[in-house]
Amino acid sequence: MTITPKTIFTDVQAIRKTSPLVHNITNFVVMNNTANALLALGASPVMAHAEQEVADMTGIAGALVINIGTLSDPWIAAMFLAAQAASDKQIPMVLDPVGAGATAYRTDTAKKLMHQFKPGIIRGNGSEIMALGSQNAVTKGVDSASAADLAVDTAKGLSREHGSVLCITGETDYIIKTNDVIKIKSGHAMMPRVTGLGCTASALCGAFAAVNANLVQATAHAMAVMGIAGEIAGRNAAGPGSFQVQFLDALYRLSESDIQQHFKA
Ligand SMILES: Nc1ncnc2c1ncn2[C@@H]1O[C@H](COP(=O)(O)OP(=O)(O)OP(=O)(O)O)[C@@H](O)[C@H]1O
Ligand SMILES: Cc1ncsc1CCO
Ligand SMILES: [Mg+2]
Repeated sequence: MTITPKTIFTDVQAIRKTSPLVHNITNFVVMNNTANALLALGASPVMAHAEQEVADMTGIAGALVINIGTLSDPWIAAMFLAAQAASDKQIPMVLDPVGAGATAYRTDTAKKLMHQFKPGIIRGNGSEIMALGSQNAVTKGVDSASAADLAVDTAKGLSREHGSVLCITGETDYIIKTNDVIKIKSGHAMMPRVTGLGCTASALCGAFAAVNANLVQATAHAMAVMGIAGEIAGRNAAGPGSFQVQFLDALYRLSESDIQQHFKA
């Protein structure tokens, strides 16, 4: 699979043109950041988690993003209902197993969603992805305790077992389908100092999956755009506060020449 500035920008233009609805069941911490990132990119976000409406909402969406960041039993029930609707209607689903490996509740919930629904895309940091495999990885709350490269073999196994595209983020991002690995090296060291940029990465996977049925390419494009917007934001940011604002502006303004300048595979 070849990822080029041209393939990346083609999907960005498709998102800007069609503004796909992305249904997010996500956490309290990042709802606002991820909705703003999707809007800045050109997609149309909705956050909805009531059991009474999630199946209907997923049914009209271009993609479903399930993020277990602040889970509780009623939310988990809603996640299963939405995932079933996505599965029935062949709507692409992204799973973000936030904090898997930190508590059994998170690890078990993420594993059940993965085993039952085989999400098109699963994105997490190194220790979250390791926790989805057989390793007893430990996650430091929601922050990774392991480098992304340590999770590559686990991700290959999970992809072979479930058919999902696995995405491990960190300084280098790895996009994995069975035994094939794409690396994306664009990014900025300030990114892990802003809460929820991993959640934003997963939400952007939803937007790209809504316009590109090739989920390997969609995931790689989403990670490239994250990294490129991060590099542009990092140029002028004084710290994590202004970085967040600059990141949204960079997503909104992203041009083909920005991509050519900053894309590092
Ligand atoms: N050291 C780094 N240098 C460059 N980019 C990074 C670095 N660490 C993370 N990133 C980028 O930050 C984004 C979020 O990835 P990260 O692995 O931090 O997610 P996460 O741990 O799930 O975050 P969160 O839980 O806060 O949502 C990705 O786009 C990734 O490429
Ligand atoms: C900090 C935090 N805690 C639960 S979810 C979340 C957002 C980053 O994953
Ligand atoms: Mg995360």
